[in-house]
Order: sequence, then C-alpha cells, then structure tokens
Amino acid sequence: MYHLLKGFHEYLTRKEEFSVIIIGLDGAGKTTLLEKIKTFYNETPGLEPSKIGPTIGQNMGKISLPSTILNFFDLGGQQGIRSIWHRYYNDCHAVVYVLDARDRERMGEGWEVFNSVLAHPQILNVPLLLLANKQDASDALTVAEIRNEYADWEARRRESRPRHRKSEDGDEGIWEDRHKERIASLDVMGLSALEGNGVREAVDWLFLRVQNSRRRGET
Ligand SMILES: Nc1nc2c(ncn2[C@@H]2O[C@H](COP(=O)(O)OP(=O)(O)OP(=O)(O)O)[C@@H](O)[C@H]2O)c(=O)[nH]1
Ligand SMILES: [Mg+2]
Repeated sequence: MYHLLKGFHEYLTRKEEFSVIIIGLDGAGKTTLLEKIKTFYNETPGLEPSKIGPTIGQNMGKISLPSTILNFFDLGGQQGIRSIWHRYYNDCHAVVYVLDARDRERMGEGWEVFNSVLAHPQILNVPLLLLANKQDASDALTVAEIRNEYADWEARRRESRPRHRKSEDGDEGIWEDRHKERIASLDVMGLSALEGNGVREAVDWLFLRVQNSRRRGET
C-alpha cells in the first residue's frame, strides 16, 4: 500500500524536463545569464560575474518551475567551440541566442552565426528567443534598433547573393521562404544579465513556449 501511494504521489508531483541551449558569440554574456538565472531560481546562488571566465565547452544549470524543470546548456561561443553546438540541436526544446547589444563591430558576425544556426533543420520547429543583452549600458542598441540592424543586414545579404542563387526555386528558395517566416515571427527581448533586468521575463517566455513546443511530443 505504501509503495502504491508513494508511486501515485510521485506520479502526481512528477515534473516534465526540458532542455534549453544558450548560444551566441563569445563575450555576449551567456554564462553571466545562466549564473543569474541560477541566482534567481535556485537556493544556491550562481557565480558572481567577476568569477566568470570564457567558457571552454559547456556549463549546465537546472531550475525547477511549477510542474516543469528547465535544464540549461550554456555553450562556449568562441569560434573554435561553435562546432559543438550542432550536437545539442536534436535534443533541445528551445534555443536562446544571446547578442551583445553594445558590440556594433561584431554585429555582422553575430548575424552570420545566427543565420547559420537557423539553417539547421533540427531546430526548425523549436522555439527561438533572441536576447539583446547588456541593456544596462547606455550605448546598448535597443530591441527596436537590433531588429532594424538585422533587417538591414538581411537585405544586404540578399542583395549580395550570387545571381543564380537569387532564383527562388529549389532548396535555396524554400530555405529563404522559411527563413523569412521565422524572422517575421522572431521574438526579441532586451535584458541585462549583469543586473538581472529582463531575466525573469526571458525565463517566463521559455517556460510558456516549451510547454507548447512541437518537439514535446517527440520526447
Ligand atoms: N554591461 C554588461 N556586461 C555584461 C552583461 N552580461 C555580461 N557582461 C560582461 O560581458 C563579458 C562576457 O560575459 P560572459 O558571460 O563570460 O560571456 P559568454 O557569452 O559566456 O562568453 P563565452 O563563454 O566566451 O562564449 C563579461 O565581462 C561580463 O561581465 C550585461 O548584461 N551588461
Ligand atoms: Mg561563457
């Protein structure tokens, strides 16, 4: 009887687990974000920003929400480490792409990498959140400015494509159509991983979106 009740209790209190990957260029603030999430949601606080160095490989963090556990994988953003990102695409339930909203010089590189992430079919139907980090700094681009930057960069990219690829036929055309749809419905949020503003809103977004994720049925 005890085992039966225990099993029933476990069934009722069982939490569904989801994986979220945090990617973006080196220095964007991914680890600072993960550690802030741990501080906000766990009893044991995350690392102080001054103790965080560049990530070589991955960091993990787990938070417990109502009936849900989110497992975060913060992946190193240095060029040589980006090649491991794709190994996480098959099993993740959401993708967070972090952008340093202060770094105008590397914005183009950020979009280039962002587009190469979007090109992976495994994450086609996975919720994707673009975070414009470092909003505490007065020189950070706002969410609206970030959207414009991306739209301009995209327009230039389309313009500079070789002529034969401009044809909207074939695989390239299909990819471009899907890409346009995805960009049109892209969610962009501003936050400061350092100070914490906007962090809870981003976690709320993830919490809601993974519940409705198509991949949910696959697990
Ligand atoms: N002003 C400001 N600085 C931030 C913020 N978030 C991160 N930083 C700083 O940006 C630098 C890089 O932060 P990290 O969290 O190590 O960046 P990362 O994306 O994990 O970098 P990699 O591990 O190399 O991929 C550090 O000096 C952070 O203190 C923020 O919200 N505002
Ligand atoms: Mg890091």
